[in-house]
This record gives sequence, C-alpha cells and structure tokens, in this order.
Amino acid sequence: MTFITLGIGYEVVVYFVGMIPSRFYSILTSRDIVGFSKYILPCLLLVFSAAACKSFLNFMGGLFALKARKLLTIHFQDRYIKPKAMYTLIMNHEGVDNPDQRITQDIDKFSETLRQIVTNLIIAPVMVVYYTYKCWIVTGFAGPLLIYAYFMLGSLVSRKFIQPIVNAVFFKELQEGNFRYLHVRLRQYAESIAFCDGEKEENSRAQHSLDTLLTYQRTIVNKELPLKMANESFSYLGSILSYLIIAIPIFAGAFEGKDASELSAIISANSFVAMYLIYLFSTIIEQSSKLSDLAGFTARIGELLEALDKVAVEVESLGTDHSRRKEEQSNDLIEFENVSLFSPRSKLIIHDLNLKVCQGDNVAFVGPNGSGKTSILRSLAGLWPCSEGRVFVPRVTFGRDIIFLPQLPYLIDGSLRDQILYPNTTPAATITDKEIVHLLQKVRLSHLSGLVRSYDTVYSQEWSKMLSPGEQQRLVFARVFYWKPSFAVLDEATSAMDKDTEDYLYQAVINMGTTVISVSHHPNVIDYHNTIVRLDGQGGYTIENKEASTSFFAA
Ligand SMILES: Nc1ncnc2c1ncn2[C@@H]1O[C@H](COP(=O)(O)OP(=O)(O)OP(=O)(O)O)[C@@H](O)[C@H]1O
Repeated sequence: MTFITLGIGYEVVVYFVGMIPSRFYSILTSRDIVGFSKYILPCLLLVFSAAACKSFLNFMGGLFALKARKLLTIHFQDRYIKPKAMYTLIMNHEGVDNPDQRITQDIDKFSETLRQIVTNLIIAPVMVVYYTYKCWIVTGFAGPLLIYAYFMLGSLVSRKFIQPIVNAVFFKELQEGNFRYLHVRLRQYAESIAFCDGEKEENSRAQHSLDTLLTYQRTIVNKELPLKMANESFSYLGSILSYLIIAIPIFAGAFEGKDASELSAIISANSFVAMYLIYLFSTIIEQSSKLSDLAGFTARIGELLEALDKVAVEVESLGTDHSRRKEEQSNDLIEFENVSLFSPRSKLIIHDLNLKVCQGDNVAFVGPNGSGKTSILRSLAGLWPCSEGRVFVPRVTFGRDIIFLPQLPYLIDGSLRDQILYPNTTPAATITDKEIVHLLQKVRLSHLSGLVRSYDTVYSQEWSKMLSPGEQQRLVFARVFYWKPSFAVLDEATSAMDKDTEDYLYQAVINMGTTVISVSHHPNVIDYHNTIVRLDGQGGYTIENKEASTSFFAA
C-alpha cells in the first residue's frame, strides 16, 4: 500500500512539475516579475517533492525485492532441505540442474527484476486511465485512439522478440550454474588436483565451461539488439507523435483567437499530457526486455517448484513403505522381510533379503565393490524404496534408536560442540566442556582441545584442514558415544582410521550396548560381528552366523 501511495504521490507531483514550463511561458511572455518571483518557491518545492518521491519509491522497491527474495527462498528451502526431499531431488531428478543455484541466485535475480518491473508498472495502468482522460479533453477521441493504436503495434513488435530471449536466459542460467559448480569442485579437490598435476586439464575444462556460458550470454546480447531497437524507436517516435496529436485541435481551429503567448502555453501544457501518456506506454513496452529475463528466471524457479511437488509425493510413498510396523514390532529389532531392491538405474541389488537384527546381534555386510552394501543401508534409512518386501526399523529419531555414520565424515560449519551434537534435533541436547573432554579422549582426539580456540569457536572449511580424514572419522564417531543409540549403522565409518583405533572404537561401541550394523572391507572389523551377510553383486547373498550358515541366490 505504501508503495502504491508513493507511486501515485509521485505521479501527481510529476503532473505539476510537467506544468511548470507552461506556467513559465505564460509568466515570461507577459513580463510578470511579481508572478515570476512568487512562482520560484512552489516550483522548487515541487521539484524536491518529485525527487523525494522517486527516491523513496526506489527505496521501497529495494525493500520489496528483499521481501520477495526472503519469502521465496524460505519457501524453497523449507521444501528442499527437509527429510529425504533434498536427496530424492538430487538423485531422481537429474533434469533439474543446479537446484542450489536456483535457490541462491535465480530467486535473487528474479526478485530484483520483478522489483524493476513493479516499480515502473505498479501504477502505470491508473495513470494511463487518468492521462487518457486528460488527453481526450484536449484532442477528443482521435488523440487517445492514435496513441492506443501505436501502443498495440509496439507491443506486437516487442512480443515477437521476447520469446527467443526467454529461452536463452534459461540456458544461460543453466551454464552459469555449471560454471560455478566447476569452481566449487576445484576448491574442494584442490589438493587431489595438485597431487595429480591436473591443473592444465582443469584449466581447459574451466575454459570450455566459460566458453559455453559466454556463448549463451552472447546469444542474449544478440537477441536483445532488435528488441532494444524496436523499443528505442518506439520511444523516439512517441515524442513526435505527441506533436501530431496536439496539432489536431490546433488545425481544427479549437484555439482560434488565442495570441502567440497563450497558444505556446496551451501547446506546452497539452503536449505534456500526450507526451506523458506516450511515455507511460513506452515505459510499459520497455519492460519487455526485463520481462523476458523475468520469464527466464520464472521458468527455472517454476521447474524446481514442480520437481519439489513430485519429490513430496515420492517421499510420502517412501515413508509409508519404510515406517510401517508390525503390531508386534519391537523397538529393539530391525527386520528385512522379503526385500528386493533395485538401483535407480534398475540394477538388481538384492533379491528377497530376509534378515532380523536383534539387540546384541552385530551384523556386517560384505562383498565386492558395487555389490550393493551401501544400497541396503539406503533402504534401511528409507532413502531408496524396496521394489518388494518391507524394512521394519525402530522409530527413527536420530540419536535415540538409530544413528548412521557414512564413509565420508560430514563435518558442519560450526563449533566443536556443534560437531558432537549434530544433528541437534532436540533443543534440550547439550554437552558440557567436561563431557567434551571425555568424549575426545574416548575417540583419541584429545589434542583437538589444543587446536580449537574454544569449544564454541565456529570454524567452517578449517575443519578439513585441521583434521586428517581419519581424524575427521574419529570426531564424527564421538556422536555415537554422545547419543548412545540402540543401533549404529557404520558404513565404512572407520575406513580411514589406523587398525588399532578401529578395533578400540568398535570394542567401545559394542561394550556400550549399541548394536552395530556395518559395511566394511577390513577383516578385523568383520570379526566384531556375529552375523555376516555376503553379497555376490548379482542380487544373491549368503548369511553366516556363529550357529549356522545359509545361502540364498538371486532367481
Ligand atoms: N544414485 C545411484 N544411481 C544409480 N545407480 C547407483 C546409485 N548409487 C549406487 N548405484 C549403483 O548401485 C550399485 C551398488 O552401489 P553401492 O554403493 O551400494 O555399492 P557398495 O557395495 O557399497 O560399493 P563399495 O564397496 O565400493 O562401497 C553400484 O553398481 C552403483 O552403480
């Protein structure tokens, strides 16, 4: 409302500013010195009011863009960063490129372009009606009719040039995302690249990506040229049209009997009305190039929104599949019942897996690379749906019943305290300094106390520099000792540790009463498990335990 009020206020002031020349003509041609000096002050006031209104309008536009970005980004983040949605989107919807870029950049550009358009267009329709009326009073119906016909022609021409730009903007943003991702990866893998002397190759890849991006950018620049030419010609022709329109009543004899000074004042006042009406239409047409950008950003944001709608349905079906529990299902049991699983590329991972994991029954999944060990854990976590059968798991509340540690330790941007508490699902979860010292001792990372400034000092990328991969795995392992879950699912979570620490940590977790479900290639780790599930990579498996050993093969 403030925005609209300011806009209307500005237009009213502009109207009076527009009348200033006409008033001066009249004062000067009649050599009225008293009138002249009296008119200076209101004239200055009008000019400063117009400047103030325009500045505040711009300021409000800034706030509008900020609000639009905030609302949209929060909406997208809430739908994207939620259980399983982000993972499902990235895994199953590869067509939706760079969702991160759409959320962090495209929404911002969308809001900024929208602001420019809205600032110019929010009150344009009202003003068009008002100035049509004013123009009609002076020129009769012929003036507005000419201007409207002119406007229609202008819109048709610019419309023809907009569509190709919309597509180009869409693809340019896609390449923008790819280019940015390439640089993020360079930073992430700087050490590996340096070890391999891969800089030359990386440089040529970066160059290629930049070339592709610039080709699209160049396409936009090319396609904007005819649009800009049409819009500019439309604006300049418009100023001539205003004199054509004011000529109508003059030649029709409407101002017969007026002397030259009166006539020049009338021409000045009336041509302003016609000119302003044309200016309003030109402004509307000029927005077309911004509209094409806006349409490009809208397409990218809209596509993500549609994908998130589909993801919500997919996640819901995952949820019903996964968390259905038997009446008699106990909280101390994980059960795979006739589970068959395929990868997203339809590779058979496991056929008809039947396995009960009771408390104290430590299970290890073993098998060659790519045989599907992690995939089975994905079905356990509810990330992949089973094509047949069900996985029954205890209530999945992180830290109480089940905890997953992947092979790549995930360290957050935060303090040491945050690292241990992650993911801090319950606001009540806290840890004292004494407990931190104790946990660090437990995972053999006592020296970390000396490396951090305090347990609450926030670090981001420094974590990966402060700690080696094995140390990062140890730090993440501290979460198991903090949460003391019934089940710990460890997917090669100790693969980078030395054997001694690996043995020590496995022993400590089992002594704590936590049941471990592991994936590992290390024989010493496998020894800590009483049930071994061996995958053959073809969908078949064998189960070995202390009492007996059974074999199952894919049909
Ligand atoms: N997101 C995915 N899309 C398509 N196929 C996938 C995906 N993730 C895994 N796969 C396929 O599923 C198969 C099993 O992968 P998985 O990661 O479970 O193997 P793994 O036994 O844990 O291997 P490793 O011992 O190397 O860790 C692989 O052949 C892999 O190509």
